[in-house]
Amino acid sequence: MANRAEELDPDVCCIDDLKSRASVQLPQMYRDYYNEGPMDLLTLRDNEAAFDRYKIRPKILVDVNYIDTSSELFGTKVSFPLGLSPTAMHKLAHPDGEVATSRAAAATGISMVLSSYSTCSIEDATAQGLEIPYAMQMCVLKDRKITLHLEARRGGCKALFLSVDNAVLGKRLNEFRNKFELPVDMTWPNILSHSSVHSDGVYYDAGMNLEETIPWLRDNSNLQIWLKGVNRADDVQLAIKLGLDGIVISNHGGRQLDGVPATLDVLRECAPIATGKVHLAIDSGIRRGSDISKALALDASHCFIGRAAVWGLAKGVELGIKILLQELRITMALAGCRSIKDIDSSFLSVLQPNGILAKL
Ligand SMILES: Cc1cc2nc3c(=O)[nH]c(=O)nc-3n(C[C@H](O)[C@H](O)[C@H](O)COP(=O)(O)O)c2cc1C
Ligand SMILES: CCCCCCC(=O)C(=O)O
Repeated sequence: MANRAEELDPDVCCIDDLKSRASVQLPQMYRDYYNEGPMDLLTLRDNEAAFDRYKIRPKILVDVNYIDTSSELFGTKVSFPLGLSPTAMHKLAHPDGEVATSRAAAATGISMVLSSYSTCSIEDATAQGLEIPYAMQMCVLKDRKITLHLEARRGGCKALFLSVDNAVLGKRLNEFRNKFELPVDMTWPNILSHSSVHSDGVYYDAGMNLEETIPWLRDNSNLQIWLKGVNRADDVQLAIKLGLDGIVISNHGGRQLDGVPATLDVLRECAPIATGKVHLAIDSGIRRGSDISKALALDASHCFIGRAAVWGLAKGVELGIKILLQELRITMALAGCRSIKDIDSSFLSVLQPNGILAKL
């Protein structure tokens, strides 16, 4: 059958299978670090549940013999509008670390954002993919020289993603309970080549403010600057005022402040302000190709995955990405969308608490 032509692994048919595989393979301390979040995990669960509240309204009798999922990010073509969010320390899950993840992004033609806390150098990771768009996530660290050092080693990246939701780390109970610690030989080559893991300078600058930081970054970089971790309409307006190139609506996958709303709901609120003024992307809770289509219908131009890629390190990151692409293609065919630009808000309704479907 046409939809089944692209054979996947029968043991891992969806991202949930990938999660199960990774979860039995990883030591509990790292499994819980990846899978969980802070306090009661309210936001983590709501991120996923929000995708279920939005319902797809298929258009009938559209010729879907040919489906084009291609899109672009930072002016570079990608096979579909998905990228890898920055996630720290891939070597905890696989000895090849970010080089393995990057290889999978390159093989499938999608974008990748590297974490400041990557366990491979930016240069080694980006050497895997000459044609895909890379970006580097950065936190403003207490020692601005280390922050700049990180930027300087950008290795062909097209953008900087400034994380703005981590003045401190969220209270993750699993890390206390499991007495989380890093292997003694773990390094962060992109921030620590001239500093020690024990130096206070490598931790976040909780006093950072955008009015001062963005001009400082512009003076020191000619890359696009995106904000990652925006959750309010007034902060979207501030980002536009400061001339940011893009925004990622993100709550860090429900790993920082527990109790913030699902990113899909925040996207719905913020998209009317952002559209046409600043690029708008989303992450947190994406587990299926249909989730991607819902975010696009709410006016995101790009989606990112965090945990799904990390789970892939146990069984195959490429497999995880292919699963999402296959599901997006099937969703588009069944919904009557021939290309990414066909996906708009007319394809979604939202299920209200009274059980009635409402148009957006
Ligand atoms: C294990 C792990 C490590 C992460 N490390 C970082 C990081 O170093 N910098 C950052 O900005 N976000 C980090 N994030 C957040 C991701 O970039 C992303 O926002 C989140 O994972 C998206 O949600 P999802 O996991 O539900 O897809 C991390 C997430 C996970 C799961
Ligand atoms: C001091 C190392 C901190 C790495 C934090 C990575 C991250 O953002 C996460 O969500 O975990």
